[in-house]
Amino acid sequence: MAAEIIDGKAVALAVREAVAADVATLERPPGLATLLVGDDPASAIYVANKRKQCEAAGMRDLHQHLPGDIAQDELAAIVEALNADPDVTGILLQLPLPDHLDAAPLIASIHPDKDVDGLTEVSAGRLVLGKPGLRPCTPSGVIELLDAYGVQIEGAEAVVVGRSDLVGKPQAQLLLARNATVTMCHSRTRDLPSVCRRADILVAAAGVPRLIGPDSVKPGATVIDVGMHRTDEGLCGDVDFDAVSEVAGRITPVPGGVGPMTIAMLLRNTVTAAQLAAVTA
Ligand SMILES: Nc1nc(=O)c2c([nH]1)NC[C@@H]1CN(c3ccc(C(=O)N[C@@H](CCC(=O)O)C(=O)O)cc3)C=[N+]21
Repeated sequence: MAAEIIDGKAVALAVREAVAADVATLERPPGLATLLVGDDPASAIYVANKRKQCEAAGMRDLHQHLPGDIAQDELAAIVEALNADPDVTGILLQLPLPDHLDAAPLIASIHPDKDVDGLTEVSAGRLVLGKPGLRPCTPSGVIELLDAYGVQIEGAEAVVVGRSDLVGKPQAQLLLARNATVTMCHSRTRDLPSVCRRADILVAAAGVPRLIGPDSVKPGATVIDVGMHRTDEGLCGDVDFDAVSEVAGRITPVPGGVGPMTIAMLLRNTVTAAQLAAVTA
């Protein structure tokens, strides 16, 4: 029997509607500062979508498009100014940056309560320690999808393939916080398919096109595909969708799965950042 398709577009729309309703209750609409450096075409499209959805949710769009040859210290000064500006609720530095820039110290300099990407050291520490804070958008979008489809996380065997700071590591922590039994796999994992076959919830975030085939999936499992690759035949993920659909119980498509959730959770985080700011004010 073919798997149920998890509709990320529909869940993302519902999240954005809930965010808009929350924004309407706030005294002042949150402001989201998106920083786009240079002219990478994919980044330009993502940032345009973020800005459009930010405004649609009733928030203030505080975008800055910066020249591709901006110096590291100039960009650092812009982040510092946004940190200090009470009109700025959230700061998003779109990645990747041009090669001459070092992203790590710039991300580290974002005020933790404005870190709507959830990528700073403080945000990572708050997640690990179970303290309130801003969680990375893509892995929290995955949790939202699981909840939207009634997938039981508590007690489930969850396998995360990929250990990036952006997705794999925070994904494992978020699943652990919900009382899943979490296994992390990576490029050195011995016999990846046999570990993946343990999973009730399999999150593929390795960045390898169609890495996960039907031999890696337990019948009935929920398969979440975080990968996104542009190939000659169009977009594909880390999961061989057609073949895995015949085995899985539920599966996310690419596009239309996790991708739309990433932006929706950015907006959700911006409201959370407004609430964090209100607590510390
Ligand atoms: N600071 C920072 N934060 C990010 O969150 C961040 C980033 N930098 N750099 C790039 C990646 C990538 N990313 C995506 C967002 C939305 C879709 C998305 O909406 N995808 C749609 C459309 C896909 C398409 O047609 O291109 C889908 O999967 O259905 C995908 C990918 C956010 N990123």
